[in-house]
Amino acid sequence: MSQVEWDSEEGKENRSFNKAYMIRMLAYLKPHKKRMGFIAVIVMLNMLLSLAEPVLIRYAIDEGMVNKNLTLLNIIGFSLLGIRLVSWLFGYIQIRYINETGQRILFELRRQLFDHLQSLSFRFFDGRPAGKIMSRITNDTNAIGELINGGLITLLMELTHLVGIVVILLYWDWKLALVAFTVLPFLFLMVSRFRPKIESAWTRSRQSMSAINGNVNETIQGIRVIQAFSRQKTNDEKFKEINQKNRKAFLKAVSLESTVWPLVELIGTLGTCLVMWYGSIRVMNGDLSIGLVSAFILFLFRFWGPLSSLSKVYSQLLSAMVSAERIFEILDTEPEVKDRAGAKPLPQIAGKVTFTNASFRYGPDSPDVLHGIDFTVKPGQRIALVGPTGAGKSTIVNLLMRFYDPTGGQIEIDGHDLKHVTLSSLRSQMGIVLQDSFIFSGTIEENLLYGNKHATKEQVMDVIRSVRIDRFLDKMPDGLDTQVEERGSKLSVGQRQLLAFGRVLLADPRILILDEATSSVDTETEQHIQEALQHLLKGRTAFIIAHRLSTIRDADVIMVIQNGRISESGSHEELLQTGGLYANLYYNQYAMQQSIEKRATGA
Ligand SMILES: Nc1ncnc2c1ncn2[C@@H]1O[C@H](COP(=O)(O)OP(=O)(O)OP(=O)(O)O)[C@@H](O)[C@H]1O
Repeated sequence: MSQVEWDSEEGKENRSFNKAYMIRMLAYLKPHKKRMGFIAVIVMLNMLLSLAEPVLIRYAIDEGMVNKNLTLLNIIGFSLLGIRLVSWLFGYIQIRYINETGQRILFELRRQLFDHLQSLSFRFFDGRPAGKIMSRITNDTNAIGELINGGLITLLMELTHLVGIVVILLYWDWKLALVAFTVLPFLFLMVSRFRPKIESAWTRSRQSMSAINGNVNETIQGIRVIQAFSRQKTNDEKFKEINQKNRKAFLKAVSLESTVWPLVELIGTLGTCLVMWYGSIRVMNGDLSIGLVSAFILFLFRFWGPLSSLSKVYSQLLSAMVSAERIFEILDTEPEVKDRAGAKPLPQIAGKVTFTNASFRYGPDSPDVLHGIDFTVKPGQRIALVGPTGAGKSTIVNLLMRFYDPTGGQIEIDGHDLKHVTLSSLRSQMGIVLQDSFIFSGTIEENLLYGNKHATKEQVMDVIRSVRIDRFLDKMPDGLDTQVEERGSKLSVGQRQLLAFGRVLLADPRILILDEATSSVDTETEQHIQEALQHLLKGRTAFIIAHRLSTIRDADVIMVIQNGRISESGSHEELLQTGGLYANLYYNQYAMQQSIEKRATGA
């Protein structure tokens, strides 16, 4: 599905009943068959009890009151009381059990979604706003939960109730029953005209809620930039617009509902009046008893309610259908990068990397960002990738990590084509440190152990010393147990980067990728990291992307990437001799550095 489809959910406003989705949703009930069976029995018993009430009242009037039979009236009175007590108990059991089942299903659905989301490829997230994905996990699963918790019970109870009432009324007096049912066509007309409108309004309300989520999420993520640019006012306006959309859609839905349902009840009351009028004539003619007509009317009061509840359940069902579609869309999205059939675990690697005529584009319709990339890296070599912004350096390492598969050519590690090895065996031997390191909420120690939870205290302390985490750790009141908030917001960018360094070194990867990894630490710390790397990188392959060329001078091979192609390749000295782009960039940076230093020393 394209981003456009994901964003524009307009087409889903007038969803109709979809049998395939219904079957798929019902499949979630399967593991709870026994529970559902038990609930169904309780619902049926409750329905029978409820039907018994008007029947008892009929006898109370016709036999008890008319014949002045006080004993019978006492028995019926106590029976009515007993019925209420038992149905209260049944109601309690029913609500408890259905909610328990509903929650179990929701739990499973959310678990599946979360699990699946984590397996989806980068391309899925590239084009989808995080807030909207979140909305699917929360709002849409809730819509399904509401259907199970409220809708299914109503459906079962009211449907059996209606059938029970129709059977009894027709059995008692079919002519009177038909008089009552004359209003039914008007009811159906009314409901079928308004239901799609109500449904659309609710869908719009949910869509705008999802837009609100997306907007709030983006605002929180970008709060620094927002405040730095003083964009609050403009953002307020934008938020006001979507907030208003939500309010309007909600009010529209509520106002339609509050217009339609009283009208439904009015038409129902008309039916009851007709029965009262025709029933009274027949009572006066001695054709029917007062008890029967009274019980008839009591039944009718119980008839119109379930009818409107049922149409509400239908609306609920259609909403759940839209939500189910969105949820199944995610669940049905296959991760683009995944273990192929017959994929084998990558054995312990030495670290030889070969790109053969590799090309890549981010979208099926976008242009190639890498063209015919060819190179071989020997185990233990240190490769630097340099070049202008947007040239394709990060894309090369993304392919090496198999975050994406190349669209042409192939990539091998120690002669194993990456497409034929399992993802976990590949990634467990690779480590990556990015410029903007993601730190998770938890303690500093938990973050360090992220890629290797079995590391010993000694290993942790070693890494802490080698990447100079100790320099800031000593100042933290709780040391390793210091809690860093979400995204490590309590730490400086450089501290986060050092932590990311420690994390990856503890995971002990065979191939290390540093994508602008030292750009946010001071030169002294960088010096320490470089020293630590000398030792740590022995026997491991490293890819280093850096704009600060002084940091990659002693790389074994420097590859210059330009417009998705390798334009130059060689050692620092070789490239300087060639006098190409690298030499240009290097001398420019060197000259700039010199002039900064001169200015700093006042020379
Ligand atoms: N997720 C993405 N979806 C679509 N296009 C992308 C994506 N990521 C990168 N690109 C495009 O691919 C090209 C190469 O990007 P890449 O990030 O590899 O460049 P880079 O050399 O690492 O740049 P920089 O030095 O700025 O990090 C750019 O034109 C960029 O616009």
